[in-house]
Amino acid sequence: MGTSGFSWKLEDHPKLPKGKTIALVVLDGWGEANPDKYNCIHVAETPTMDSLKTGAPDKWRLVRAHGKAVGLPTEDDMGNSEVGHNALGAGRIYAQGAKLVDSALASGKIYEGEGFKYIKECFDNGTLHLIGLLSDGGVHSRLDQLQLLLKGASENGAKRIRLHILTDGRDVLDGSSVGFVETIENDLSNLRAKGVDAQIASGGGRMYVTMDRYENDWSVVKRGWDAQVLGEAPYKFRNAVEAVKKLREDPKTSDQYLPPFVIVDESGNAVGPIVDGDAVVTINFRADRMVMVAKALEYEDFDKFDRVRVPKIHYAGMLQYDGELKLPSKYLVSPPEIDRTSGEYLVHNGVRTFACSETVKFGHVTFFWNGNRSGYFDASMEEYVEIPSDSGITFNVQPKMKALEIAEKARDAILSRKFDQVRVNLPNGDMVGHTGDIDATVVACKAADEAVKIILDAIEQVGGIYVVTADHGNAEDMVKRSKSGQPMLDKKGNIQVLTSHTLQPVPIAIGGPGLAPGVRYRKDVPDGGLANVAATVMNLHGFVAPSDYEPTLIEVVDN
Ligand SMILES: O=C(O)[C@@H](CO)OP(=O)(O)O
Ligand SMILES: [Mn+2]
Ligand SMILES: [Mn+2]
Repeated sequence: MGTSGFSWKLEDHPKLPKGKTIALVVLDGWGEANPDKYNCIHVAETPTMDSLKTGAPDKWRLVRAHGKAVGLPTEDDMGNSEVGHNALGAGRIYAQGAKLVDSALASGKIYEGEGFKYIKECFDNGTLHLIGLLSDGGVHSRLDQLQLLLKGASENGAKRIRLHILTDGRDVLDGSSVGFVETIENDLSNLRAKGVDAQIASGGGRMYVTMDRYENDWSVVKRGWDAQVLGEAPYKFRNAVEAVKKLREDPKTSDQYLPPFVIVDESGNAVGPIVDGDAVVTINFRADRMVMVAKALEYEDFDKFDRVRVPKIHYAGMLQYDGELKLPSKYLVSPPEIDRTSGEYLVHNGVRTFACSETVKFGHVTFFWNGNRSGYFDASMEEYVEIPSDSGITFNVQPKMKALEIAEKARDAILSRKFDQVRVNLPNGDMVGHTGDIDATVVACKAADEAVKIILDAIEQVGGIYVVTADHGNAEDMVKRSKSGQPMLDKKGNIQVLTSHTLQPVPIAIGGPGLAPGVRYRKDVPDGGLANVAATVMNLHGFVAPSDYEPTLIEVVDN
């Protein structure tokens, strides 16, 4: 860009002043839905969020947070944190991993790229291992993409394939793992009929095996390593359908938390440990929960746990998961090139930024916000604070999580006047919503609302501005519904609890004593989505957004 006259300098906004402290609050998993008893946000006492909605109608609105508005393939794709925070931070809509992988598979280009050529070098003498989330959730991976990759890899010469599956129950209904394993077993048996030695080698639940994030708990990744690489796990089965069914009964776990297991042959030997000369692909397109396992597979120097045996493999990610670390170095599909994010612009224009969340969402307001890039743009202008999350628990046990601590850090940052933008993610609605525990989710929503109040009070004290929004829905609907919106029951007559995100829009409220009197929402962006927020925030900092950003949501009228 340098040679084409590109400049980081943003133009001054013609009407809005600079120098106001802005609190930017993202309520994770906080959508807008009809009020009923499965809407935990409605059931919970949320006086602060309620007052934002009812107090200033021209400063509260809904924005789209799912499907095409955040770069996902279809309008049936629920929103998620990666695409949501990418859109919020980057101000533009990028075709996201899910869509890029779809295209690469459909055109066959995936098999012509460097990444595939690299793993293909192992096909003659080694095994191809595929590690990843087995569901059609579309947040981290998709079953149909795995099916196409299996077919394509075998057509391109893979003779021996081992799958290391992670069961879901978080982006899809709990219990659906059995059906997904049956489906993929059927595909593998078809491959075997064609002479490919293909089978499932290991498995485990996504929250307990492999898919930790932001270094919250390395033991999760270690459990996966032991099963996938070393072929060791506390549970051994002859086939994966039996494994999943049995482990759901005893030790009575959910799909998300299934313990690790390996598949063994008639002599009791693991059928697919990863050994020298093998190829490995992590099939998830989404970054956060693949970064840790990618480090374990790729880094020579690694001290997070004892890997015991480090096989010499050719490893590729479905995507490159971290653009700054270039991790992994080999990948099958190029990630979206998210550049010139609002964070980078604002730092270049003198906006001092503070960002904070607890571990499980820390990377959301930093890494995702900055276009899947780790680290600071300019350490002298930014401070990112991570509050350690509880680990080893499901969050319905501690539904308040660290909301209070996050709010207090934000309050202190605001009152210090050392920052122009104080950005937080409050995880409660989402993390507790994913447990499917409705009562706990109500407590979670109340805690998030209280945290918002603390931050808004601090903004009041410094004469600042607040922007309160969310990244996608979750807690506002906790039941699976029929097309007509009725709660659906299972065979026993119990409601089918929805642990996943939703397709709902999310609120965005602006206000505070520092907001110029004539600011209100425009009426001409009715379809506005999360990507419109970046330009809005740049305006509130006193700048005009770059011309290729999605339009601002606000206008300034003369009073
Ligand atoms: O926990 C996660 O990985 C996803 C759901 O799969 O949630 P979020 O997008 O809110 O991080
Ligand atoms: Mn989220
Ligand atoms: Mn979530």
